Amino acid sequence: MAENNENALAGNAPAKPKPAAPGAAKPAVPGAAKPAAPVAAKPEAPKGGVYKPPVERPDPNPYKDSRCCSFNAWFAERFQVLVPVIDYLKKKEVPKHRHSFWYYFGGLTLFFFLLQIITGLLLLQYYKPTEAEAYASFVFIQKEVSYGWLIRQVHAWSANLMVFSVFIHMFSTFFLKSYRKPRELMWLSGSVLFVLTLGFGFTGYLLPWNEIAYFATQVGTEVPKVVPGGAFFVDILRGGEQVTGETLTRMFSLHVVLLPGLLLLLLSAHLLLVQVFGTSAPIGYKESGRIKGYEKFFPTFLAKDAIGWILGFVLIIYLAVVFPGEIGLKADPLSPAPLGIKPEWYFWAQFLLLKDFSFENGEFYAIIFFTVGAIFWALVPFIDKRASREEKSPVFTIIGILYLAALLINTYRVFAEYGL
Ligand code: HEM
Ligand code: HEM
Repeated sequence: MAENNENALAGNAPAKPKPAAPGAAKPAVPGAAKPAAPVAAKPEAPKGGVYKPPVERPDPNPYKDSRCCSFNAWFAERFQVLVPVIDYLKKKEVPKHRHSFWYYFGGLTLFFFLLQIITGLLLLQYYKPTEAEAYASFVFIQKEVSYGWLIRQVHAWSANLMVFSVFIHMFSTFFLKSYRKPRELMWLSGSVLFVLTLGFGFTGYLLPWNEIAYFATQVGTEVPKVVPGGAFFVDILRGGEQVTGETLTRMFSLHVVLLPGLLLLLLSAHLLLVQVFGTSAPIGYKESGRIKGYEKFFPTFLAKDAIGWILGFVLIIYLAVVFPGEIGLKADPLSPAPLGIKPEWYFWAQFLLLKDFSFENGEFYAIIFFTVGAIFWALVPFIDKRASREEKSPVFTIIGILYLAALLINTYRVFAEYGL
């Protein structure tokens, strides 16, 4: 297998400094002064004939006599526990080959998510999640708050780019077969991250409480009703029969509490696995000498990542300024739905699938068809046994091409019929 961190897995990882034996602490770094010698604990006199060994506790301040002068020594004294992690990151390497470009999209998705957190928290200062105030607060952010329009546009555009880049990340890791052993859990955690990202898009869409978002959510939340038990789920999501202010509050709490919590949890696991396994290389690349060398993760790969982030940020600012999203009319549940209601672009393929299955019980079969396809996709690492044996698996490449083609063609068909 062509992983860069075989060494780490094989035990060549930077030697962990042994934790100081309790009561006998050593300076963590050269240059730090020797800690004071611990006072030898006196053996207690046996009570009632039973000998109890003295409890050995670490010195609460092993560095009290330290006179360290360099920042590194100062830092290492205080964050001794992080020293092996930093050493590991310094040694971590990423393989270079002709597909290296695709390995920047995970980091880019992460960047857009961080931007979402920052702009989302700023929007929260003025946004009010109630039927009476949501639209007004949204217009207020756009028109009155200093740079409010920019923050809102950045949030909306970065949401689109986050979804776009997670699609690229998912398909590139699929085609490069990065999901193969031992990274199955990275793919599984990624699949949940993907669903959560789409959940963010869906719940955020209603928050401005404008006409288009209102009716799109009305249509979108109708869909699960066709499967058994679906109506119950829809009732909980909507907080009633229809999309109302109750739904808005629920979408809001999902958007700013539950989804961020879950995503952060899953993302931590995903990123931890990235560190544990390092970056993979396509099947057979190492054996056939197609790895053009290795570059240090820190700072080389990270610096290149940062260039991608800066380009992403420049693109967002450009889109926010040149193509600002419209405010639209306030949602009026009593008015008729405008023509051509459609969801956000990342749901177009599923939207068209429902339309294509327009025969009796068609929507039910469309959901079954879609769910089976999604479960198969999520379980690919366990099904594609050849890839896990480091053998090429063209059948799965073809399956990936079919999924991608269906997605692109259906998305294009909605665009051709409804426009943007
Ligand atoms: C912790 C992170 C986040 C917070 C606190 C947050 C907060 C908010 C708030 C307060 C709004 C309403 C203001 C408005 O409509 O402009 C909003 C809207 C929205 N959010 Fe988020 N958000 C977060 C993350 C995300 C993520 C990760 C996505 C998508 C991937 C996303 C997508 C959206 C969308 C599409 C809107 C509607 C934008 C519009 O049309 O103006 N948000 N968010
Ligand atoms: C919020 C969404 C996500 C974030 C922020 C994220 C972040 C990352 C990062 C930073 C990396 C390491 C760099 C790289 O290889 O690109 C990575 C690797 C990986 N991700 Fe994700 N990811 C996300 C979603 C997904 C999804 C949806 C999948 C697949 C279903 C996935 C599967 C993987 C795999 C298999 C790797 C290992 C790549 C390799 O070493 O070859 N991730 N992810």
